[in-house]
Amino acid sequence: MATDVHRPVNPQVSQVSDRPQASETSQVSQVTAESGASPVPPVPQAVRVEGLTRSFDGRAVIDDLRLDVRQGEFVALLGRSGCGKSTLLRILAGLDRDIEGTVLVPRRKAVAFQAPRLMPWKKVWRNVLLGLPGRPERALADRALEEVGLDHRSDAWPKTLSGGEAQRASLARALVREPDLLLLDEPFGALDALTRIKAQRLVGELWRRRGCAVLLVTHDVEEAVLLADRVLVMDDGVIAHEQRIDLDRPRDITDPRFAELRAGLLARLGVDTAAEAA
Ligand SMILES: Nc1ncnc2c1ncn2[C@@H]1O[C@H](COP(=O)(O)OP(=O)(O)OP(=O)(O)O)[C@@H](O)[C@H]1O
Repeated sequence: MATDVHRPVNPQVSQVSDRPQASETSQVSQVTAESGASPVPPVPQAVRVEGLTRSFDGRAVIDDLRLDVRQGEFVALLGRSGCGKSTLLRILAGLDRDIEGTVLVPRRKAVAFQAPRLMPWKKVWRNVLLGLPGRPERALADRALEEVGLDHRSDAWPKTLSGGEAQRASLARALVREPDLLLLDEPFGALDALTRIKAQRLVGELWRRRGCAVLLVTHDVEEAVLLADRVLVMDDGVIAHEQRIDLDRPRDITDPRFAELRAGLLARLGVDTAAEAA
């Protein structure tokens, strides 16, 4: 079922503040911008975004955007280059607060980028624990590394890892935070085709095991259809289209329905698959 999503009429915004909620204080942190408006009620969703606008140099890259992600839902975000996908992800991660609008996200969230961003002077296990509060035990890192099949490289230096291993270390660093929301920005973009397939499978398994919500930014339509419950297409600063992926898992890319969903999304992105077949 395909749905076109329209913008809300009344954005409720003006300034930004951090306001944890009473009943979901441990779960949800709120970045909101309201003056005199009543607080947004607690949400069962992992993510609720309303009236979100982000401008650079007077140009709104995100323009009155609305987005909901259910707890445990896997959502993929597509869109042409420069349409604002990474900007949205950074806002959800709390890395950019110069916004208008309301953003509700779980407090426990983690992000992994295309570049693994490992500190070269710290061994892999120390990288995994980087930024955690207190003095976390090494066993925590080793468990997360085991989950991504990298416990045997726990004592290695980042520069000795392959691209796929470094990306798995980056995933372990995200998992060790026990996220309710995992934000992935093109995490497989720099991997070769085979490693990419393995990494996609790993993320699918981790999602099933952990039950966290995932928002995956990707350019790869096939990857989106393979992994997501729902695929969103961003355009003109909003979520312009959404497509539920009602295929059983594990998904079969040779299934005609898979090809149909892929073609439909590619068409939304302005790619004619008839030309592909010719
Ligand atoms: N810090 C910034 N200062 C000025 N402009 C910015 C900044 N960050 C992003 N932009 C602009 O906002 C727009 C959206 O960028 P963003 O990185 O979110 O796009 P994207 O959809 O993730 O692109 P890609 O798919 O190529 O990674 C671009 O035009 C970009 O130049």
